[in-house]
Amino acid sequence: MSPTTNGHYTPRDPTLISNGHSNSYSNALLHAHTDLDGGAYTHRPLVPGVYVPTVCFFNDITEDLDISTIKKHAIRMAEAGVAGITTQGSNGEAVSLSHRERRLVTTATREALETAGYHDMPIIVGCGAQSTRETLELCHDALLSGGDYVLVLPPAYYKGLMSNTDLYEYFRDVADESPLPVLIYNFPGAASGLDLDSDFISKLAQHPNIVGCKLTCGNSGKLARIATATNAATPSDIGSGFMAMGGSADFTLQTLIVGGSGVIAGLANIAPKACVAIVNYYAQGKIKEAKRIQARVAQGDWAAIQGGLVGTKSCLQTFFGYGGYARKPLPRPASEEAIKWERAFQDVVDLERTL
Ligand SMILES: N[C@@H](CC=O)C(=O)O
Repeated sequence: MSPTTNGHYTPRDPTLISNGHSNSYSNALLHAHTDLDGGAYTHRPLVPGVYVPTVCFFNDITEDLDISTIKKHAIRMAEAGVAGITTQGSNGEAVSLSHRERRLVTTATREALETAGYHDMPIIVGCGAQSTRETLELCHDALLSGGDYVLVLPPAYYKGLMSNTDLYEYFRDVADESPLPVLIYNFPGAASGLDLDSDFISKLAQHPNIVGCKLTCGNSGKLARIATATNAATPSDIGSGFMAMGGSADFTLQTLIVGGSGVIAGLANIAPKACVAIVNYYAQGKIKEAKRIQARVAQGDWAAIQGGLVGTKSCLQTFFGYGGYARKPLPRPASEEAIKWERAFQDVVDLERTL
C-alpha cells in the first residue's frame, strides 16, 4: 500500500478484496473510487472538522433496520455542514447488528449521500471486533459498502490476557491488512477501562495506513501530545496529515486549541450546526464566539453522555419527529424519562435552531 497524502492510498489490488461479498453495487462503488484512466484506488480525503457517528434507526415493532430514516438522517447531517459521517460508532449500535446489517447501514448511508450530491463526503466505519480476523472481515465489508476509512476499538474482552505488545501488534496487523486506512478509537468506557496512552498511539501513527484517532477518553493533554507528535491536520489545513480527533462534543474547542483536527461527536446527531460553528469560529480566529457556543454544546453533551444513544434517540424523536428506540435489551424511555431528556437537550436544540 503506498500512501501519498492523507486519504489517498493505492491498495495492493482492489479486485482481490471482495471477500465473498461482491455484488453489482459494491462493484459500482469500487469503480466509483477508481480513476477513470483505470489508475489508483483513492479514498475521499478526511478534512478537519466535525464527524457525526450516526445513530441507527429501527422499526419500533419489528426492530428491523429503518433504511429510509437512516438515509434521511445522513442527508440532514450532510446539509448541516459536517465534514463526514461515521457509521457503526458507539452511537450506531454496531454491537447489536449482524455483519449483514452493518453492511446495509453503510451502503444506505453512501447511497443517501450520493443521491443528495455529497459525492466527496467520507464515511468512517466502526470495525473493531474481538479478533484480528473478524476486525479485518469488517474492514473488507466496510470497503465494499462504500466506506472510506475504518475506526478500530481495541479488543478488550480478553484484556487480562493481553500485553501492550499484543495490543500494538493487533493494530499493526489490522493496519497492514486493512484495505481502508485506519483510525484508532480510544474509548475506555466501551473497552473494559482499557485506555491507550499517547506514546502507544503516536508510535502507531507512524504506520502508513494509520491516519487518525478518536479520543473519547476526553483527555485533552493526551490529544495535545498526539497532535504534536504527529503534526496533526488542523482546521486551517486542506486535509492532509494525521487526524487527531476529540471523541465528544464537550471538548471540541479544547481539541482545536491544542492542535487537534476536530471531533467525532455523538451530539452532532442532535446539534450538527452548533458543533460545526465551534470549528468555523475557531478557524476564523473568533475565539469568544467559539467559547460561547462551546459552553452550550458542553452542557447539551452532558445529556448525551449520560443518556447515550437512548437519550439521543429520545431527543431526536421529541424535537425532530424521528428517532424511535434502541434495540432491546436497551430500555425504551417511559414518558417521564422522555421529558427528562427533552429538558436536558432543550437549550442545545434551541441553539441549533438559531444557526
Ligand atoms: N461521547 C461519545 C461516545 C462515543 O464515543 C460521542 O460523543 O460519540
